[in-house]
Amino acid sequence: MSADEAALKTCHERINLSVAASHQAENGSVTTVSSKESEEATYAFLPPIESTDAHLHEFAEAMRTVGKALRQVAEGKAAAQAEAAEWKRKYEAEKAAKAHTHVIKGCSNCVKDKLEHLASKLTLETASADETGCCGNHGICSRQILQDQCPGPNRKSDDRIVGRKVPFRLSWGSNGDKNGQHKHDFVSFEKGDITTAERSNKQIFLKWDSPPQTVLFVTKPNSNSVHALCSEMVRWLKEHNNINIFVEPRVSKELLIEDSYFNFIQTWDNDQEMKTLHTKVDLIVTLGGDGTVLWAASLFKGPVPPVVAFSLGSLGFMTPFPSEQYRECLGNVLKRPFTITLRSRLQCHVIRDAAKDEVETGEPILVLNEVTIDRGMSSYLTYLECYCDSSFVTCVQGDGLIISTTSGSTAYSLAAGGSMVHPQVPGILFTPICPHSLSFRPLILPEYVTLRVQVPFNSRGQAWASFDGKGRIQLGPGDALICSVSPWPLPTACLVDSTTDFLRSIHEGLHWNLRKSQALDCPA
Ligand SMILES: NC(=O)c1ccc[n+]([C@@H]2O[C@H](COP(=O)([O-])OP(=O)(O)OC[C@H]3O[C@@H](n4cnc5c(N)ncnc54)[C@H](O)[C@@H]3O)[C@@H](O)[C@H]2O)c1
Ligand SMILES: Nc1ncnc2c1ncn2[C@@H]1O[C@H](COP(=O)(O)OP(=O)(O)OP(=O)(O)O)[C@@H](O)[C@H]1O
Repeated sequence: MSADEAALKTCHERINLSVAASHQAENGSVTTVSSKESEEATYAFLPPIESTDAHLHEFAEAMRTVGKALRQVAEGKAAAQAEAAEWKRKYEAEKAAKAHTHVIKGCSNCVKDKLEHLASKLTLETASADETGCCGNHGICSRQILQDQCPGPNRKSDDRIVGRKVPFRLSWGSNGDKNGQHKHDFVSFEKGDITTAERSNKQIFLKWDSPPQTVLFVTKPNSNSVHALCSEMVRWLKEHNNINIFVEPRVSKELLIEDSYFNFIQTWDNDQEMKTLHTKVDLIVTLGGDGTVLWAASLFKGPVPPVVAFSLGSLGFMTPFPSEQYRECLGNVLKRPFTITLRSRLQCHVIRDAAKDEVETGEPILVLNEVTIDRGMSSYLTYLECYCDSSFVTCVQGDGLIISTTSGSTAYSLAAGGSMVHPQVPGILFTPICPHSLSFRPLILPEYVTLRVQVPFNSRGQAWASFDGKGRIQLGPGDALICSVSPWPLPTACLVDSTTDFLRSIHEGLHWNLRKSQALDCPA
């Protein structure tokens, strides 16, 4: 072996070491320093080549280029990870600051109750009421929500209108599984067994502790049939069940113009009053299509009372109740336990580049279907950098991105090629819109992650975010959108149960997998 060949062999070995170092860096354990060092080492081990052989020179040059490229990749990756970690830190700080403000503003009992309410959602088990009328440690009790309405000098005068909403209990149903298997702990340290029996095959039942007293109507505007049905249902609920009725300010005006009989109905005058509505309303009735359910959900920035959605639209994925049978349906829901689907919502924050160093104080925007980031009027591809917690996910180059709940999986995300997901599956859908790449398949991520979508500074165009198809917001270079699952789901009453209703919707609404059956006769 000549001297030059030996030098090149050493150089090759160093390059291999450099590759290994940069792979480590990619795994997050090594910073850019190591790759820089390895690149410098690569140069150090590339002795000046005296041979005049042009191939050897070429090879040495190629090795130097490889070393340099590896360094750039590792540096870029580490910078992105550091930036993502910084965003996450800021987001957590913002959340903590908000929680702190809440503690100062609210009464401490309320905050504690809210935390207990959240914790209780994690330990769902069929439980009977204890002596005090609470559901005990194993149910999901509505009392924690009731105590949002804490006493104090600043309570709204509108508390006079109706009493407190009635308590209810939520419990797991187990589809007739009576063998007690569902009582297993999720992880048993004593026996070392890991079981998922606790989590599967469950329906959630809602049982009123006493009959509901207050119903809020949310109705599709500009529809004579919806208006007529609303006034008929309000009369029926008042006369047969002595129910207090809330309607939106617009509907209140319409009903009062129609007949002074409706003097008893209540409404709200401003956002502040709207914010306390969840403490007074036992049940929400929606009259319209899916858009009306989305609208009803958007009225509540925190807890939402259970929704009974009557179908008066064309598709009605989330509206299982037939409006012609409203007496029977409402009668059942008011008097008997019923199954509900807890539809998760996403809370979204827009963080402007200009406000990067400040703690964001704006209210989150809650969506039931999805948040979409698209190219708006721009004719350029969107260019979006996406992170999941502190990990880089991908860059979206195309028409945009849909971050969807599982309820929204049958809406825009489906049209963009995303999978249909049962609304009780805990996940977040990550669906590109017309990606300019052959391999960008949609993803489903676990519900506990925080997603960040950032418009990079070198993006050619602006991006636009919209929330359940409404409220478009422009995102400029450096701006980011942060999304995570909200602790406040939308509970919707089921006509049969969560799965039956979902399958009925995809069969009847979308004609899913409809195909003529093959004839029996066939070639031998
Ligand atoms: N290409 C598309 O499919 C497309 C484009 C824009 C918006 N959308 C959807 O429209 C929603 C807004 O609905 P809208 O009623 O206010 O607007 P809209 O009146 O334009 O109706 C959109 C259609 O989507 C259906 N829809 C809404 N939510 C659904 C769900 N969860 N599952 C199945 N179908 C659903 C509605 O029934 C309606 O037929 C957005 O959240 C978005 O998901 C879809
Ligand atoms: N109470 C409300 N106030 C204001 N806007 C509403 C209200 N309810 C519904 N909308 C809006 O009206 C539009 C149509 O409503 P919806 O989707 O319920 O009816 P639809 O279009 O007839 O039903 P489908 O979508 O099933 O065909 C939606 O964009 C929705 O946001």
